[in-house]
Amino acid sequence: MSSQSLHFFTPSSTACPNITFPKPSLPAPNRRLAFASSPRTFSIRAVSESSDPNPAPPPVVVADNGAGSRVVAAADSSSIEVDKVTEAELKENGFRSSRRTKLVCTIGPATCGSEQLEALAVGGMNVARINMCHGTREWHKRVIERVRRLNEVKGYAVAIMMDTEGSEIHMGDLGGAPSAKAEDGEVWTFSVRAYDANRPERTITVNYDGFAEDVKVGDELLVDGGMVRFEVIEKIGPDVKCMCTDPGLLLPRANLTFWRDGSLVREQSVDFIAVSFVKSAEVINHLKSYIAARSRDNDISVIAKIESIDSLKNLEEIIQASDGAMVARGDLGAQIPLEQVPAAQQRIVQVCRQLNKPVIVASQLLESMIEYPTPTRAEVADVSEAVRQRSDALMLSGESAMGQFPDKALTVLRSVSVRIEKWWRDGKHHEAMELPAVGSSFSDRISEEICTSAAKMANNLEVDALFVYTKTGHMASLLSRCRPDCPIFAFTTSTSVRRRLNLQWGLIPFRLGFSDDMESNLNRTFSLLKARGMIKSGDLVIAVSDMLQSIQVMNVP
Ligand SMILES: Nc1ncnc2c1ncn2[C@@H]1O[C@H](COP(=O)(O)OP(=O)(O)O)[C@@H](O)[C@H]1O
Ligand SMILES: C=C(OP(=O)(O)O)C(=O)O
Ligand SMILES: [K+]
Ligand SMILES: [Mg+2]
Repeated sequence: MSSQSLHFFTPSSTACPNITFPKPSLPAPNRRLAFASSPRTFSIRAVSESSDPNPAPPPVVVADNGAGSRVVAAADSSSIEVDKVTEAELKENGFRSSRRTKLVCTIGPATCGSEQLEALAVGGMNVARINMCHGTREWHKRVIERVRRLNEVKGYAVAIMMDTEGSEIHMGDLGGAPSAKAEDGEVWTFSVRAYDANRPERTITVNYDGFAEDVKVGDELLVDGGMVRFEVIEKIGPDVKCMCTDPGLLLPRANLTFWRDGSLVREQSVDFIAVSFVKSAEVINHLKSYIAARSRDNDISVIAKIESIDSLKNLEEIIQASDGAMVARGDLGAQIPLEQVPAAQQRIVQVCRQLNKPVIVASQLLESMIEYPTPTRAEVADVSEAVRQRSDALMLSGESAMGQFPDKALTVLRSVSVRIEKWWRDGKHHEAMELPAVGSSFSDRISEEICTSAAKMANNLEVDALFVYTKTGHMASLLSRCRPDCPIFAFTTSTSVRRRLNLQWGLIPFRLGFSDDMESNLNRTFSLLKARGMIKSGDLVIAVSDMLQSIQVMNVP
């Protein structure tokens, strides 16, 4: 294989918590710069052998869920999984013109059937969003099952996002008290009744009339994303008796969500949870620890919806705590003057990029297409602006949920994205944005530097694709953050990581069993992708990996 590589051999971050490497005092024989040059190979190595406590283990593959490096088997050389639609798009248009901006579609009555879902998948939907404000729990479950089935049977990789009720269901004002303490094992009544002055003790009013009908005994009730938790134990007319299972402080008008059998979390049936009306990082932190306790592989990403004045005030800390954010312009535009929404959008997109979190621009992108088959010029300009800002994803709401032209709306997002992305590349509008360091450990910092350098090299050398081998997806997101000119093929061992990478700009996620031996990974990937007609001999590729911190430049043999 013709290959040029730059390797960084470093101690693990735990062995080296402070920035102490490379040690200037290391004796000369331990640091080696090796240049091995032949007509088609060239490699640079900076090796510190004695300080490497983790010599490369023999090649192994981790389990499908990717958590905890469980060794299962030698590499299955026959399998590589990629979304069928992306594969077709790549073959048809070539690497360069493949779409980088991801598309989220809200599913509703117009698109909940299997055929309609498939049409959206074929049209480029990367993530299906279900808004829990609408439809019943049964309906949500059916839609999730249909999407999962389509993925399995037809080879799509559509991720699922549950968007929680936020504005809709919240507690009342606690009769004027600034807060109330709920203790473990206490039984509280959640009621839709309106009380005057004599509200019984341990009674919480709920603003949503359908509350008592919708909840079921056994459901779990989360206050403000899990600050306090209750279990529903009995329903008596408009009153719902709940036992506190996780004590804490109840605040007036706190947001309420309920989980049936913890199913959304435990069955791992969703990839993203979008949290409405996030006020502070605390809500996100609580939900994340709730997920960590429930979900086997901790594999649900939490997206903060920025749609209130509070969320703008605490923007940096909220985004830092979250796995991504949504510019929820619908409610945001009702909370701040409309003319301030564009500046807020720009700021949110920028902060997300700096903190390396994916960002979705949402609401009214193509509102007129709910009724008409073509968008207004102003809508096209709005979509273009979101793509020009280099947001990760665009979202359809009513256009796909209940509009008359969901597929046409998706086509507009797709074609505008591709057009503006090309304009950006052709015009060499190179990044003006400073990308500060995001990691705290030295190992993280090396990963960031590798990705920044690899992306820059990819632009300068005009390579065809960046390859990244990543178990957690982190290295892939660091590359995506650089917004390189070429697409990024992200290979991961986990199907859930693969689905979640669907939300990030420029990533083409593949599921592939791989080892810690990059040479064999690359050879295997080349032969599998060549066999599928996705790459060809002579294509120029830059590969990075999070197992072996290295950059390799090579032509596909
Ligand atoms: N599951 C659903 N069932 C029925 N209608 C839906 C559903 N999801 C979305 N819709 C319709 O699409 C519109 C736009 O969706 P969305 O923006 O998610 O909600 P909202 O308007 O409440 O903010 C909703 O107002 C509603 O009319
Ligand atoms: C996406 C939004 O949230 P929802 O549709 O849940 O109101 C919004 O407000 O723009
Ligand atoms: K919602
Ligand atoms: Mg909203």
